[in-house]
Amino acid sequence: MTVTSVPNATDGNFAIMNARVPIAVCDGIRLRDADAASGLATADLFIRDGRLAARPDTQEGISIDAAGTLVLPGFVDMHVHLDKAYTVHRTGLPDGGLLDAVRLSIADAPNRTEDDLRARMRRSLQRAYANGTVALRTHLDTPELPDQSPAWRVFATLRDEFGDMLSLQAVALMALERVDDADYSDRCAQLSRLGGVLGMFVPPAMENANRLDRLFSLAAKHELDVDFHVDETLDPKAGGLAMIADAVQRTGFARRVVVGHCCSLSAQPHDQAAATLDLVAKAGLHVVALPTTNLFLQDRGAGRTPRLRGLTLVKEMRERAIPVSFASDNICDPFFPFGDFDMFEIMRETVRVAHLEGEIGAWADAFSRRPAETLGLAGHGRLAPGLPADFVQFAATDWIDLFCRSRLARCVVRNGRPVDGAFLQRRDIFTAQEKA
Ligand SMILES: Nc1ccnc(=O)[nH]1
Repeated sequence: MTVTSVPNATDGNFAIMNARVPIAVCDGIRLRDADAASGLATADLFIRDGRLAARPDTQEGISIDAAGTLVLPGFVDMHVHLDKAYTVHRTGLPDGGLLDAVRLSIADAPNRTEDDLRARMRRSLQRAYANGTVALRTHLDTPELPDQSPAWRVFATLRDEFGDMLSLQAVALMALERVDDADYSDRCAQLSRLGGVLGMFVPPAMENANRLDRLFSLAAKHELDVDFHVDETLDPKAGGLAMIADAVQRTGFARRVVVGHCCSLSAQPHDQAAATLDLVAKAGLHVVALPTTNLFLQDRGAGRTPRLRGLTLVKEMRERAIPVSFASDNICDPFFPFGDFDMFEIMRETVRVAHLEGEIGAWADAFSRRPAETLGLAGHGRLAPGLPADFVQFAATDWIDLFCRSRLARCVVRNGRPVDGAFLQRRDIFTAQEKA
């Protein structure tokens, strides 16, 4: 495919005409030819000094004809595990599900020296950036005090190194039993100084109301948001999610609470799941669904075909206005041995697994705007005048076209400049379609 370079398009005064954009991720951009069924509209994107602008500059600028190609805002990947990424070659694959992966991961932990972590975490961030992600939240296993954690030390240096490229947040992931430790309050204090988020892995069917109460009271005292791994199991008895929602209401915890996975909902009778979802909505929890890891780890067993897929009840959540995002989770590690920190891949998989094909326009925010709001990053995840011109242009003109071809050209644009290659223009798109 020929990619045409656009002379002077980086001079900071130009326009991308006739882009097709999801209405759900646009604010203050003039839209035309809006289509309610697809949730798409046509827009001209004006770029000045690396930012989106409401109007073209008065001077004559360069204009690029996007010819109806899709433009999505830069992706926000709100749940990954940078400290484990690219370890699967040394850990091997799990025979069983989640707890088997945890076992392999713990066995590999002594290999995670600072040099090892730095190399793998940097590679991860480079892939995320190249694929069009603008912000990312990572969990970091933190069995020790955060001040003594090599992963946190490496994270701090990489946050500086990638400062202009990626907005980064980190969560100290620890098991729920840690709450009983005498140094738990110190842990929270250190984490707060590091600007981190309190993470909790609630092992399947190990939820405990007293521990949750203590967790929320200390999180409130140390001004920490909380981000859970919960009910990552098909055991219908796992009810950690409902217990978290109850604990938030009981303790009056007012800071942001994210719940990840929530797979057991998919195995519960309708009324039980619906009652939990009502509680989740009332407690104001934010959900992140992680379909690729669930496909890999749920209903997994040697020599048998998986029957159940573990995706949480995202449509029923949305019906209740619960904020739902999707994210990458594990990449090339024993929890998921594939992946490329590519939120477009997550979008493509999710549309298929969750049957979103008839309502993609309504869900388009779940990979950018929604997670940005959940992470408190209002400057990301939208196309709006005044925000950095961070977006991804695809050589496709509607949703079906976008998700049909696995070899699909994209142009990642940051601060108005293509990161690699050039903007896709009419001739690129039609050449690609004819060849396909
Ligand atoms: N799904 C996961 C659970 C716990 N730790 C991970 O890295 N991933």
